[in-house]
Amino acid sequence: MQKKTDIGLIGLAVMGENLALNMESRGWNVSVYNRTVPGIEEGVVDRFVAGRAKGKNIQGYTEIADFVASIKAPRKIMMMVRAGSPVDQLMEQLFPHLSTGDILIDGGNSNFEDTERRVKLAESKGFRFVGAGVSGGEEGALNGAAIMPGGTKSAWEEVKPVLQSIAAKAKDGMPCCDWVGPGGSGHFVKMIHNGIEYGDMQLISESYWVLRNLLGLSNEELSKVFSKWNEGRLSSYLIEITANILKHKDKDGEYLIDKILDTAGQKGTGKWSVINAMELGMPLGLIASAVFERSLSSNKEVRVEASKLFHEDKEKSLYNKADMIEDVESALYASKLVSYAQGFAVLQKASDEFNWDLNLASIARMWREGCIIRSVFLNDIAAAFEAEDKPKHLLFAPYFKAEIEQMLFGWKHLVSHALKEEMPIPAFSSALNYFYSLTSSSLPANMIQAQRDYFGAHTFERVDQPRGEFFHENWTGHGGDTKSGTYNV
Ligand SMILES: NC(=O)C1=CN([C@@H]2O[C@H](COP(=O)(O)OP(=O)(O)OC[C@H]3O[C@@H](n4cnc5c(N)ncnc54)[C@H](OP(=O)(O)O)[C@@H]3O)[C@@H](O)[C@H]2O)C=CC1
Ligand SMILES: O=C(CO)[C@H](O)[C@H](O)COP(=O)(O)O
Repeated sequence: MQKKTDIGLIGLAVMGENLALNMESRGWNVSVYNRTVPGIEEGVVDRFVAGRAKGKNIQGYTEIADFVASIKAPRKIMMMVRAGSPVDQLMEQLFPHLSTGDILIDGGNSNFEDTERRVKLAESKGFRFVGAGVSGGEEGALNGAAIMPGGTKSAWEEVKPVLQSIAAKAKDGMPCCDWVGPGGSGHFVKMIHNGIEYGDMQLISESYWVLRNLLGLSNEELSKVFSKWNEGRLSSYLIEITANILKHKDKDGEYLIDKILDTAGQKGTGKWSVINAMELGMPLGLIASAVFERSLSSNKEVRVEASKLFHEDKEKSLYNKADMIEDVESALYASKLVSYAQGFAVLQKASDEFNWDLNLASIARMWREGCIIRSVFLNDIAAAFEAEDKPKHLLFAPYFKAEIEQMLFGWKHLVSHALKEEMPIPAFSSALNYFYSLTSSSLPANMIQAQRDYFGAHTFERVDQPRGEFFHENWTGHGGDTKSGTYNV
């Protein structure tokens, strides 16, 4: 009879395998399970147990009943499988073998609404459910990830020792894992993390493209620029790997980046971020432009055709190298700031709407290490949200206000030069437009209101009357007095 293990892990793909090894390396005994699909998916558990897990305190199972029985009660079982219906299927398979109080942890990139539903379902059966967003890719899973758990609160004290032990540690020693809130809040926070990841990646790509095409920098020179940026205020994992990618050579000695097809994939979390921001009535324009740009990039055939129809060969202006590099750095930093401000504002709105009581400073702290968007800049964000006078908007925090003021000149310059040269910079320009709109006490929305009222009697508020009073004008002289209902969705 084998000793009961501390935790079970289901799903031995890239994330699951590495998380199991990470748990074991922190002193936990782990049971692992992967499904067997005859003729398609066989021998996954055996290969892992005889390979990377050999000699370690990891027990492999191919029968779900044996797997569940091998874990100490109340059981902690982490699922690291493809998001969507596989999680529901697995839960149905697990339920008959669980005991009251057992805890299921979903570490995949599940949609937060699915998690809300699963928390209720598991609780209705006497079990507990934690939706824990995990970020850090393969390396983070093995050496320390950022983990964002939410769901059944009573499960936290029991899963905390394991989850915090496998989480990355910030420079001040804090684990990048803390309780987020009830229901699907952990997966909502992970979703916004991924949306921000999309935004950061798009901004970095635009920086690379502008420097490559307007200044003609070589891959080696570009790599040096990114390495230098990584020593300053932009220091982050994504900037660091960009510097490495740019100098990476293929087997034939050529730069690999030049051989990668320019069509970006996406697995859904960026799109969900935008859909949910829209549902909450919140602007998330930078991430939306990053999602749409991935979609446009994937339509390569149309782009190739359009490029032949519309682009003429023309002379490019000459730019001062040092100045333009500095402008791109300003645009990148300021736009990134806008993206985080938008993302955190969506988190705050979701927190209010769903009664999650999210702690924005704690979320920023959790993202400082382990995850894909880790950066030094998250310390400044945490500090801004922790200030006694908590800012209404991240850009109102005195530190960031001063930063934006310093960056604005270069940011504007870069956007205008790049657009003049017909360089696509959707994220840089979206951020700048957002900044201009945000900082405009007057916008042309009066015209939109007038048009809505003109054609559909949708009513408007007036500058010379108290807020909340709605008026309708008989614009044509032959319209009626009947108004459309005044509501916003
Ligand atoms: N890769 C990454 O960098 C990150 C991934 N994630 C998330 O972690 C989860 C795992 O990701 P990853 O390791 O990349 O692998 P995948 O997303 O490719 O998921 C593969 C795993 O899911 C299992 N699976 C698929 N369908 C079913 C099913 N119907 N029933 C049971 N198991 C099933 C697979 O089993 P089988 O081997 O039998 O096919 C395999 O173990 C996903 O939700 C992903 O979004 C989170 C952070 C980072
Ligand atoms: O969760 C992650 C990191 O935090 C994944 O790497 C992310 O899902 C990748 O997303 P996409 O495939 O949509 O670019």
